[in-house]
Amino acid sequence: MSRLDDIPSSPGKFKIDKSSYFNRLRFQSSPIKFAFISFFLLCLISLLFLRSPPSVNSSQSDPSRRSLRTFTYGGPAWEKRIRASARTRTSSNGMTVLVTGAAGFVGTHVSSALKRRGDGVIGLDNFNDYYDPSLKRARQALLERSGVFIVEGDINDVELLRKLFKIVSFTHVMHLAAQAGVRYAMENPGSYVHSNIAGLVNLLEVCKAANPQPAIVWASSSSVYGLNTKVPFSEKDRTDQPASLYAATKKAGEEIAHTYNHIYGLSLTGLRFFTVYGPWGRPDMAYFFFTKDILKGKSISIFESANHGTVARDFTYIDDIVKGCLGALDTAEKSTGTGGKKRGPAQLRVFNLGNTSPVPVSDLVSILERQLKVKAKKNVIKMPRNGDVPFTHANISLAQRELGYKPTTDLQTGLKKFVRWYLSYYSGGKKAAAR
Ligand SMILES: O=C(O)[C@H]1O[C@H](OP(=O)(O)OP(=O)(O)OC[C@H]2O[C@@H](n3ccc(=O)[nH]c3=O)[C@H](O)[C@@H]2O)[C@H](O)[C@@H](O)[C@@H]1O
Repeated sequence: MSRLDDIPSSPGKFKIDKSSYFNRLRFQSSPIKFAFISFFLLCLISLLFLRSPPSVNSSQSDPSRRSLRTFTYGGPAWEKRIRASARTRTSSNGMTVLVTGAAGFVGTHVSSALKRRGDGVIGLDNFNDYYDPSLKRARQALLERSGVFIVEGDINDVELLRKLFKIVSFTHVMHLAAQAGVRYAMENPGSYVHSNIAGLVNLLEVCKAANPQPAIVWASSSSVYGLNTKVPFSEKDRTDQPASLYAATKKAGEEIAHTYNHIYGLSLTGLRFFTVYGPWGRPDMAYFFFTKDILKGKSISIFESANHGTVARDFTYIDDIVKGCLGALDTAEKSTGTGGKKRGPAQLRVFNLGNTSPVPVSDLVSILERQLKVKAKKNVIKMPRNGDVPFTHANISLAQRELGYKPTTDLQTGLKKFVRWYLSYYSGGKKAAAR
């Protein structure tokens, strides 16, 4: 069961006032009275169970914007699917990876790449509706066709995680489940704490207790560099001035990783992704909704920084990111703990995964205009104070050296692939993709 079910039902509100109600019902025979009371209590109990959570503003109070869902899992057929999906093709040195957030953008691509090369993969995803869940379902269908099963559940569900580790002895966890998006953190801060902090801790708790402990690679973010002005951003730079709550939760994740590595000997690698884009991407990201709005003839807002300065991003193509993720998994050393106890020092790493060539957002729009053959209705405005930073630029020499990471796709080439996918997916291809 999902932890989302743990909602206080405030039974105190349903006090029965015997004197005013029951006394008015003057039943003579006790069996009838008994039957009536039982029926009344039954109705009351059902009401308590069916009652929705205290109705504050639902999008504010519900940590992941999603409607309250219960996940059903378990049973021999379910376990059989998990075992089949976790099977490695290369029996010798294939890894068995739990990919959280597998129906997400990066999760889908990484799961598919792992499966393609013969590793065992189990996905986990809660399919929340932060953005159109039908896109997540289409990605799920895609993965299913390549033999990857996605378990539906939340990383906050400790019982489910324990169960998965009981069924499969995971060698690695690729932790990509998160509440993403920089600006949405002002709308729904609770969802960031729920997924990026509580969820991470739950996962690490289960990993630390697992025998053997898996090695963990997880998604941090370029946003941890916050308001830094020294470029390119290097892993050695300070990360103590986040500009958004999103960034702050990712930075907190890095500190939490340090703690679990230190106390329990978990091998942990954080990857700071730089504005990842590409086919099957996230509709909440600018390149995606710019494409949608340009095609619809709607105006788009292009942010500029103080004194009409350009806002730029080190946009990184998904295939390059996938190579970085696989490189991190392949070079991850084993965790050193057993039974929740550390037996020796374990690996702790952080890498930038960027493209190392920032592009102004206005240039991104020009490329889209050319590829879509539609002129955008541009509205240049001052960057709102909403958590955005004016620029990002990755120094990738560490990832190059340690992971063999070498991005090869420039924005023009990557956007061409994205646009091709977008047009086919949203013009009828969507249904075909989901089949
Ligand atoms: O690299 C990262 O760490 C982060 O990258 C993205 O965050 P962001 O770079 O802000 O990506 P977008 O939201 O797609 O914005 C891209 C650029 O477009 C600009 N923008 C956005 C929205 C808009 O209406 N207009 C506009 O000019 C932003 O200021 C930014 O410079 C992701 O959304 C985060 O989840 C991720 O962690």
